[in-house]
Amino acid sequence: MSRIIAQPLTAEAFAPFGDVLSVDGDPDRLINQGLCGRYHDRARLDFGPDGKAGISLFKAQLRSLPYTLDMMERHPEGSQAFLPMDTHPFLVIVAHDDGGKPGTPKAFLTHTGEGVNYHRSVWHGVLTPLAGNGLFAVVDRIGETPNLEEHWFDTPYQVVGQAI
Ligand SMILES: NC(=O)N[C@@H](O)C(=O)O
Ligand code: NI
Repeated sequence: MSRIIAQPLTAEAFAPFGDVLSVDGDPDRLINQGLCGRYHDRARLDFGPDGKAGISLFKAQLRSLPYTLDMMERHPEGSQAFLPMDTHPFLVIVAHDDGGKPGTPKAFLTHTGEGVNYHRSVWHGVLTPLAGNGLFAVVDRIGETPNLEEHWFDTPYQVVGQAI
């Protein structure tokens, strides 16, 4: 199995694939009499002409590293954001498109309290919590179509947390 080493998530490294939701740095504005920092409009949401925005809750089973990546998926009609409802990091796996299938996957570990927003049609692994309660708010497209394309690898990848 080919091995992928998960790297700490950064907005720069993730930019080709989506947005990182983080309270790193100063807020864009202070609100509520200065008692709350607003990190304003930090994700490019996209639900297409026929969809609408939805908020769902996902309760996912915890996984562990090393993690066997045998499938990636994408949503051709909209973006998908995962916002953890606890403070534990989770595993984020993305890939560029390579002729209609995922290229070599890249794996990231989020920092405490970070979320991600996958842009439309970006290949990603399914929600993969590694600790905590596995509870996430998910903002994505609600519509009549499946909006889901899956690719199963002939040979799975092994995602590890560090060089071993
Ligand atoms: N299919 C679904 O709702 N979840 C996946 O899209 C996922 O990214 O976890
Ligand atoms: Ni998805």
